[in-house]
Amino acid sequence: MFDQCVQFENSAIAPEIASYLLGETAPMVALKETLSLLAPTDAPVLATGQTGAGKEMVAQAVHAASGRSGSFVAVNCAAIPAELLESELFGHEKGAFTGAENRRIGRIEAAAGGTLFLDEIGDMPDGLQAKLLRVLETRRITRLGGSHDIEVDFRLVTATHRDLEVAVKEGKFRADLFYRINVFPVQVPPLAQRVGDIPLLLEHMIETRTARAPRGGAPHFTDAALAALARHDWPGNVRELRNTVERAMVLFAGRDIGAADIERLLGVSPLASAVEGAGDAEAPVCILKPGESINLRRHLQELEATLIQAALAQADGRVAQAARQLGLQRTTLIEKMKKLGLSAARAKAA
Ligand SMILES: Nc1ncnc2c1ncn2[C@@H]1O[C@H](COP(=O)(O)OP(=O)(O)OP(=O)(O)O)[C@@H](O)[C@H]1O
Repeated sequence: MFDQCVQFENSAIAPEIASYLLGETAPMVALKETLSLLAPTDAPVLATGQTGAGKEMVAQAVHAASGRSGSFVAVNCAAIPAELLESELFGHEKGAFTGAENRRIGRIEAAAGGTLFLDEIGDMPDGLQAKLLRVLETRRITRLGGSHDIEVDFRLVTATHRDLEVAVKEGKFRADLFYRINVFPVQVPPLAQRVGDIPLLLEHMIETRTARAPRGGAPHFTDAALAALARHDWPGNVRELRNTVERAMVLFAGRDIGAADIERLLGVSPLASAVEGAGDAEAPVCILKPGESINLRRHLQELEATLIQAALAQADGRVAQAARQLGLQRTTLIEKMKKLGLSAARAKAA
């Protein structure tokens, strides 16, 4: 499809793309080569793929390799209530509506000179789809309550786990907007199709987590454990792998992990497994070896820190969203973060 293959010092993969997206299997190499070609252009990119496969990582990688000096601005269209999404995207003038006490710059304007990433674009309400289409055609926006147009230059990357062609056929997504955003469709392969990348991803995840929580040492995945990981179907993709590593770091710190341990680690919340397993013929994940003593208070604190870090990372450092996922008040989460010395910014970078 791409005849003029740009070479990046012996490789067709741009260094920024390589640093964001780990993976050496054929589907990942093909994806990274395609992204390296399209990143420096202005063309819109539509990333599709299963949840947790790495669509947002693709968007960040495209931005990093685009040479654009502005910001990377991400908006999850499914996470923001429909009635707030318009003002979030377009911003508003003072007094535009009840409660609009100050002028607010919207996310589209904030992405000027950079990249606007619209995640879950398939969930965008119909009226807003029409407004977005107009912005893409005119490259201009009007803040809510505003009287003049503002020119905006941004690169658009969108993502969805839905089949937008089906959504168009069913009348749930505007055909004209679909053709506008679908200039460069890229499919992020599910982890089950690239299990050969698991050891590399594991190594990277353990390395970054060990720097943060060095107590107890890193767990060691045996060959049998790696084989068991390769057999799993990974419905939650790389995110599920990351969560599995988070659990392993706490529950198997400094220990070997075998195939049987993997079966227990996968898809089970560490808290649920510890409780469900108590007094059961099935041993809980957190097994005490005979004669071994642990500091329960410290273990629980580490588990708490790990889960909070995981929620913050998934919420891209947004404390309110992480608090919702953990079933905590925002203020309670902030207090816990202070006590445990955790930072939202660091979780975002992890
Ligand atoms: N190729 C990769 N290399 C390293 N880390 C990755 C890779 N792909 C995904 N990840 C990590 O996996 C997690 C999920 O990735 P991401 O948020 O990009 O997925 P997504 O497809 O956008 O998910 P969703 O559809 O739920 O929004 C993130 O922590 C991300 O850092």
